[in-house]
Amino acid sequence: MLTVSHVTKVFPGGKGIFDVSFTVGKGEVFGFLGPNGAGKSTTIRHIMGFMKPEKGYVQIKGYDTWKDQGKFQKLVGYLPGEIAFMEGMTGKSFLDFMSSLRGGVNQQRRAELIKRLQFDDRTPIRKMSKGMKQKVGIVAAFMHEPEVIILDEPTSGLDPLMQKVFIELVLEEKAKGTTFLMSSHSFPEIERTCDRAAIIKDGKIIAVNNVHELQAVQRKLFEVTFENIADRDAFLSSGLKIDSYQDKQVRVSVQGDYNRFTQETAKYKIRSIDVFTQNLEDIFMDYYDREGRD
Ligand SMILES: Nc1ncnc2c1ncn2[C@@H]1O[C@H](COP(=O)(O)OP(=O)(O)OP(=O)(O)O)[C@@H](O)[C@H]1O
Repeated sequence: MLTVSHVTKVFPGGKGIFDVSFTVGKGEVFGFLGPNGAGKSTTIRHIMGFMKPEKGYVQIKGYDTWKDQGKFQKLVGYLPGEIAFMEGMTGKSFLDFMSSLRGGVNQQRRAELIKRLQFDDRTPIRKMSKGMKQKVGIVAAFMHEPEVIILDEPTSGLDPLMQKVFIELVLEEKAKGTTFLMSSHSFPEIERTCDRAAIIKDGKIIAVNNVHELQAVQRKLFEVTFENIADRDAFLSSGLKIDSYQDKQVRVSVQGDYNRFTQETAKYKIRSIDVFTQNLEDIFMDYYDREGRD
């Protein structure tokens, strides 16, 4: 459904994207992960046909997105990293404008999206918070029921409740066969929705992985606070991988097998447990360490 083939763009100064290639199949939700400045938005602008690749090409459903501009727009929904709204518009007038560009949309669908994302489309856009603007952009990307939806950091600015609504929307569309590409710098966001993810760093794709495979190598750090020191000492000699400890608090690193951890902690009086998830960079470092060992 989407093919990115050897796309290269070098900006003056040497930054850019280099030989970026991946494919996304019909009905697949594909994550595009990377730290700030890695090249996610630049790749997405090429996918949308807004930038001419120096080398390579992008195809959506067989259309070359640079050469066949205009021909594939109805097929695609797009949420940019930062939306440019025209002066003086309300949410409603912006969505009307976008609907007319799409040749009309199902008004019921549009109203349902607004209701689920809970915002007042009569508000002038200049008075909207970042999160509200993001919601308007999400409605614009979804309302014409496109076959492919491209989202650049879709949950930025959304509160946790709205992130959940957004994830539900993606999963519903996925069930209908819609294809997604969404960028993010957060692994937890990607792992809830995506089947596969590409990781981009310094403009180069460093890996394309099955998300579930990454989940399996993801380490979690549990900070366990015991009621008493004797329990803590017994726990320290349990054979679990201890990261550090102080007073009645122990940090344990767990990878994959949570059963041993829960069985062991169940033996003691626990005051509290906090959990810390590895950041993206660490997950990939671990993945490559493991690959190196295999
Ligand atoms: N028009 C441009 N001219 C020069 N350099 C650019 C231009 N656009 C992007 N860059 C540079 O290219 C690199 C990739 O930028 P890009 O916006 O694609 O990153 P990103 O992964 O989307 O980052 P973020 O998560 O911060 O949005 C950055 O170093 C950026 O400064």
